Amino acid sequence: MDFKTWRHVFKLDPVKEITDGHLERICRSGTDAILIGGSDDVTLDNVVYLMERLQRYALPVVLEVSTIDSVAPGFDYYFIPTVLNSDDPLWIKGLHHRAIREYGDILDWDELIPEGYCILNGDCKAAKLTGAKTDLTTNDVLAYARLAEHFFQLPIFYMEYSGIYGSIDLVRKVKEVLSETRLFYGGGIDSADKALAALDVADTIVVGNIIYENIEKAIETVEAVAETAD
Ligand SMILES: CC(C)=CCC/C(C)=C/CC/C(C)=C/CC/C(C)=C/CC/C(C)=C/CC/C(C)=C/CC/C(C)=C/COP(=O)(O)OP(=O)(O)O
Ligand SMILES: O=P(O)(O)OC[C@@H](O)CO
Ligand SMILES: [Mg+2]
Repeated sequence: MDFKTWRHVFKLDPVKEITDGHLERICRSGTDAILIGGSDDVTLDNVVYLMERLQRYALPVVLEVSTIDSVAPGFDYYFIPTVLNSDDPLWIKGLHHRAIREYGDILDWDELIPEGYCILNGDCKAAKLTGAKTDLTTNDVLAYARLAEHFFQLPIFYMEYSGIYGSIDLVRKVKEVLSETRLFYGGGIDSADKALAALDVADTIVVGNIIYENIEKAIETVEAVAETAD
């Protein structure tokens, strides 16, 4: 159940509808884990509804926390984003401070996994919400990765291209400067080829939107990854 071994993860958005049949295919696909997360309209009700539907499947389920009001107990892990390329302290440590001030005495710290986000698609909702500076040079991104590993000692550095397929060359360069911190890549993976190319340079790939657009293509991404393990 160690997230450090995960290679392929599906990200389900609690705001989007998914049929029981599609959910079953996702959960029985051989993916390593399910991440529940989204950047707007996430509520306690839609998180709990999705979580309950996932309980029958034997795979790790993680809540990627985007608002404190939508946190439900019972997840295997809670991934906590901190947006390194936002200049607004709210999204770097402000909401986190508020949450810890409120719940610090009862938190199980082993379940909380901080993620250093570097948002690279300026048009995605998460970029707009957090005011992320996405007009970055290669050196900027490498510096965020080094900051994550050597300064903040974050277990995950997440290159977030949500909605578009990013620069695999840049992901490769980031991977070369990380050693302890796991590199997550997410954005625009909608085929076996894109999954394999991204996994070739990242530790873990995250597949989201295509689940809702073309379930066959979504399943192909995990089948391709499974074949590389044979
Ligand atoms: C009941 C119980 C167990 C209580 C304890 C509570 C608990 C576990 C507290 C944790 C402590 C803690 C430190 C919490 C932090 C709280 C918090 C709100 C942090 C802020 C997180 C953050 C920076 C959010 C910004 C948005 C973001 C980066 C979201 C990540 C997910 C993401 C990018 C999804 C993609 O969204 P999507 O909707 O698909 O967007 P696109 O359309 O653009 O693709
Ligand atoms: O939805 P897509 O573009 O697959 O991106 C996955 C994930 O990184 C979104 O947070
Ligand atoms: Mg999305």
